[in-house]
Amino acid sequence: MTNAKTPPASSSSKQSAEEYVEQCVTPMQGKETPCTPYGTYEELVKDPNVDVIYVGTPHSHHYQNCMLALTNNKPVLCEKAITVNAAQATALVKEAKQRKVFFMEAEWTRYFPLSIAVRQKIQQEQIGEVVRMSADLSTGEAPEIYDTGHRNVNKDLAGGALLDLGIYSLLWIFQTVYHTLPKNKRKPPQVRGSAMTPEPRTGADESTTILLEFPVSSPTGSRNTHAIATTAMRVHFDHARETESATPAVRVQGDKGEIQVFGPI
Ligand SMILES: NC(=O)C1=CN([C@@H]2O[C@H](COP(=O)(O)OP(=O)(O)OC[C@H]3O[C@@H](n4cnc5c(N)ncnc54)[C@H](OP(=O)(O)O)[C@@H]3O)[C@@H](O)[C@H]2O)C=CC1
Ligand SMILES: O=C1OC[C@@H](O)[C@H](O)[C@H]1O
Repeated sequence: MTNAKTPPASSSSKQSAEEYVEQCVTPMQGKETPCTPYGTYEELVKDPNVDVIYVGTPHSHHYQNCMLALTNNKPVLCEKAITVNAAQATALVKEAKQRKVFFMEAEWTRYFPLSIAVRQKIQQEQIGEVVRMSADLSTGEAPEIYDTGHRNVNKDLAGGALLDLGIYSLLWIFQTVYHTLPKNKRKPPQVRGSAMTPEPRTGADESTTILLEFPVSSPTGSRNTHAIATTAMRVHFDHARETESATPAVRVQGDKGEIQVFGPI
């Protein structure tokens, strides 16, 4: 990106902001483009030279960080998972709309050329009507590799597989069977079932499975669609991928064909 400078902030201390500037920003943009190390987020959002805020904190803090920026009329790009529940996300969207301020979740995989190509193939009816689909992002890293304070397993930081990884599985489901429909035809899914395995030490989910039923199928809406989102730490989306035949991480099954996407998604 040209003509952009990065004024950072630190939730913990001015010192860590200074270290960030020294180690990450100055080597990239040079000393001639100075970068202000702020000690608090409040100072950052009050700076009239700051054009946009990127929120990259643990999930537990997204709501408060985004609300602070939005109420100071700063556009926000927030890391996934945007919030820890729907009520928080709704409140942020309402705030952004009222103020006419840009607000977006940084769900990068939605913008991959692959994602765009898959959505187009469905819309062009290349696999017919989507009847069923599944999507999995599972890392095969046992949760015990993390200290119990780590954001991946710490419930106070909204840790767990669903918010960290499962949102990618859900993104694949929504972008293929929901966002491929025209806005006026989209109907939210019903959760028909779910299962969760708690991480033994912290109770955060180490494995989550969700069964969704979309009342309107894509692309023509002639039936319903079943969708299964899975995510797990202890097992992998494709253990045999390097040695044997690969297993698709995403299957979109239409009545005339199937699209398979190989992970990680
Ligand atoms: N899109 C993608 O591919 C990826 C997205 N992510 C997302 O980015 C976000 C951050 O993840 P990650 O960088 O691994 O997180 P970290 O645990 O590294 O935390 C990031 C920053 O948040 C602040 N922070 C950490 N812990 C706390 C706390 N307990 N209370 C308040 N602030 C805290 C710290 O800032 P400071 O030092 O200033 O105090 C820290 O540098 C998450 O939403 C995650 O899901 C993560 C990896 C990849
Ligand atoms: O978004 C992510 O992608 C990569 C993972 O390793 C990380 O935990 C997650 O936050």
